[in-house]
Amino acid sequence: MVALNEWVAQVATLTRPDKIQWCDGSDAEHQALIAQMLADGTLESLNEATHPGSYLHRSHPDDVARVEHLTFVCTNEREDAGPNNHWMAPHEAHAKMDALFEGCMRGRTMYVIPYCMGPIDSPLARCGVEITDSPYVVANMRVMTRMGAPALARIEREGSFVRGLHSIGELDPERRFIMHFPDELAIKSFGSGYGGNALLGKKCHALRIASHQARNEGWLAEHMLIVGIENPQGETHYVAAAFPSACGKTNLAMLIPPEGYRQAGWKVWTVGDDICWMRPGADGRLYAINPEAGYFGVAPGTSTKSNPNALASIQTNTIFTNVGVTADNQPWWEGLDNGQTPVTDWRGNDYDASKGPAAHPNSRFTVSAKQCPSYSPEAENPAGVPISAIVFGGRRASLVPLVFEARDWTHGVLVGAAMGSETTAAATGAVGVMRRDPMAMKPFCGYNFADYFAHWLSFDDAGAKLPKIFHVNWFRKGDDGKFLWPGFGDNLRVIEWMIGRVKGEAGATQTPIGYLPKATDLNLDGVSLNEEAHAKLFGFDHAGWSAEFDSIGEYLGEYGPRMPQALHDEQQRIAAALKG
Ligand SMILES: Nc1nc2c(ncn2[C@@H]2O[C@H](COP(=O)(O)OP(=O)(O)OP(=O)(O)O)[C@@H](O)[C@H]2O)c(=O)[nH]1
Ligand SMILES: O=C([O-])CC(=O)C(=O)O
Ligand SMILES: [Mn+2]
Repeated sequence: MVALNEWVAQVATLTRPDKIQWCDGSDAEHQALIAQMLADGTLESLNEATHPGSYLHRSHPDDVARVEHLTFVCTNEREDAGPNNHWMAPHEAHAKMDALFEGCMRGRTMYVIPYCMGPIDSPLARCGVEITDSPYVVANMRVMTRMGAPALARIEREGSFVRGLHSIGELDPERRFIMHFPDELAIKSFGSGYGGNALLGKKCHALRIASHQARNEGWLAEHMLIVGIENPQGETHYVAAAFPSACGKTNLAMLIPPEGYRQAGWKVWTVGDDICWMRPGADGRLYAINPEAGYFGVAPGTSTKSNPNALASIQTNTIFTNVGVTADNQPWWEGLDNGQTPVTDWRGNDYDASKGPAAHPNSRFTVSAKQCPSYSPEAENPAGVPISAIVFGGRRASLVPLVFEARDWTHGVLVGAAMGSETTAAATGAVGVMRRDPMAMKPFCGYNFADYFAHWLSFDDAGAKLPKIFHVNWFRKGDDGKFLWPGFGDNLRVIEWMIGRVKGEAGATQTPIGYLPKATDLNLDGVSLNEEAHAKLFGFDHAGWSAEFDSIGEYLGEYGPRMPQALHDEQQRIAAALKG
């Protein structure tokens, strides 16, 4: 294909690699890359008896998370990127990046990775090509995307693809930028080898660039898990949920039903754990695919109690990044309940508890979705799965109850737009700081949030059969600073209530912020909650919400006249009801 070959040649002229390797995704290619990375220390082997085919990668200690302050959206007009993005004019950004890329691959191999986001035969799928000088990126892209020959064939057929150029450069935090050019379907990423900055199919393509494409083409690209909930009657409802980074998407996507539910015949099917592309089908419902083929999941906290499906998935053929290691060379992280202890920390030093955790808080595993015991066969369906409910949620230690339902689509869009959450280790910077993170897309929406909300509102047209919208908070804390809700498997109780609402069967009480269940509207058999937990998980704090709505009003105002009037109206209506 001329356009692709020309671009590859141009990049080679700029970056001066010693060698160019077109990746076909084959086993032989993969084995050769692994051998090379073991030889040069990029990967270390792990205990082959307990973790066959698995490896450890230790990244540079200053390169362990996404870098939101170095991530830019480069549109012609600053306003099109919006106050939610860092912006640079495209010509300036290209000049800056091309200067960094100049000669950066001397002495290295340049890998050309054709990939497809989504089932290869799906009309909802989109393709891209990533050029990188990192074999670690190649190995991860092979797990996270449909990479190689079939993707290249689709690219040749379609002609259009996202161009991602990546180099680890010198891994110098002072020479690190992640730039997006939505109008050119292009990405330039320099100076980081970390997942969200370097695996360009993921956040850069499937969220920032795709959100832009989705707006133009009438679909949605979202930071959402997709999970199928099968009830004892064999009926499956698909739920899509947006929680910010490290706030529980992987856990909810792989949920194991509590004891009583399992016995009754409830089953949970994982379609995706991080990204959801959806668009209206002929019947007016939203149909969703998971554009990814693997999981790049948070390791710490993954245990037989919290997420047995994830743990089962990562026993073989897994790349671990920045975890600790035990005496017999098994991967280890805080929260792992296998009776082992670490001897080496994520930096490769002798483990010393006084010097911090053995695994970095944002250490991750990379594994094929097919290794997950709950992997849904529908995840490969090119038509996607119909979505019954959309869930928004964040980490809110105070105010926000366990669950509530939006009155209608417009109210639901406001609920998403008003989302707040405490920051986590997934991005560099302070942890635990409450910020607005609309629809969990603050770091990922490739255009002005005001336009994004307008796009969301536009789905409510004649003939649409839209999902109901809910908000959850698994992270409400008591006066003792502990979580009040058991979470994890028990979250199915909340989902069951949502499905009951979708079917018009479950009860709720109307409040100014939406419909709240009473504790008796949920199945809480086997859960013990004290009085404080009951009050805070199911109660409604009138004065607290009134203050929250003033702050939401201020936040919407930051977007100026581009903010849809319908959201202002909705916010004002609720604020007035709360004051009344
Ligand atoms: N208290 C509580 N913690 C939870 C629950 N579900 C997940 N977590 C915690 O959330 C953190 C990680 O959540 P993940 O599911 O890996 O995060 P994610 O949303 O997939 O994140 P990204 O991959 O960064 O987008 C871990 O610390 C978990 O222990 C829950 O129901 N209750
Ligand atoms: O992008 C990453 O590196 C991991 C991720 O899912 C997130 O941060 O939301
Ligand atoms: Mn994510």
